Amino acid sequence: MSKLFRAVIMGPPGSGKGTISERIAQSFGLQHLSSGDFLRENIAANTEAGVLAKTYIEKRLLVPDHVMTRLLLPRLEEMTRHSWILDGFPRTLAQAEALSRACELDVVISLNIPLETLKERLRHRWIHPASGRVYNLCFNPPRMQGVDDISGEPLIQHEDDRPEALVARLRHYKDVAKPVIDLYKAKNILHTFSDTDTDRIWPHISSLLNTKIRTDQSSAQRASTN
Ligand SMILES: Nc1ncnc2c1ncn2[C@@H]1O[C@H](COP(=O)(O)OP(=O)(O)OP(=O)(O)O)[C@@H](O)[C@H]1O
Ligand SMILES: Nc1nc2c(ncn2[C@H]2C[C@H](O)[C@@H](COP(=O)(O)OP(=O)(O)O)O2)c(=O)[nH]1
Repeated sequence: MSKLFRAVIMGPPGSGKGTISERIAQSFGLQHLSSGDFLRENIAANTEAGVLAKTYIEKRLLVPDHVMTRLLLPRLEEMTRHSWILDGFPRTLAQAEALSRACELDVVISLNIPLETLKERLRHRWIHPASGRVYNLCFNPPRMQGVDDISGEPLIQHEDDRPEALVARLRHYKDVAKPVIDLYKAKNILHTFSDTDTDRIWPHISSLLNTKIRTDQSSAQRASTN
């Protein structure tokens, strides 16, 4: 039996976490788990946690750690038969520590993208609010301008994707993420990728995962034959 693979992807807003997670899911068969999507599902289903989370998200605040961990960790515990990549969680040290208690991660991918690139991408980011589907007018445009490919509903832009709002968001991301990155660096599982283009980063991530997943599988096979 092959060993299950657990990965986390981190990076500032617009760094390509969602885009790269989708590629990883398609190329390596990992389940893409996005904290933002999971929150939106809970909001749509009117769960107790969803109703609570909505009040924070509407104010553009992080959802408190205890709400996030209570929502996310049981979901991960259900995924005992799947390899996954987690996008958007953990965001804080408390979340990272709770995750470490629940499972052992194989790889953490950290995206380090220049500020000017982030500004440019988010200026062109359009979102289908109900599903969280993300488009970019230059990189992955919708088939029809302003309209979601699947539902046909209108796309919106977030107020805080404006370049003026981004500098403050980025500073906040760096402050909160720094201890998380330090923790994963100390555990020797952090891999940082810096470039302006997802298409240039992708071959490096792909070869890292090829090596890690193949190595893990062959050691699991060795263990099962011993
Ligand atoms: N791990 C988390 N901890 C706390 N709040 C979270 C977490 N993940 C998501 N959220 C909340 O859900 C909202 C939507 O998350 P989502 O990841 O979709 O978009 P985002 O924060 O705008 O990030 P990005 O621009 O990087 O895609 C966040 O703004 C935040 O309020
Ligand atoms: N021009 C350009 N746009 C890109 C590239 N990679 C991703 N994008 C787009 C897709 C989105 O509209 C936006 C942000 O990407 P995302 O995957 O939503 O990032 P994240 O907020 O989940 O980290 O940028 C890229 O390499 N070039």
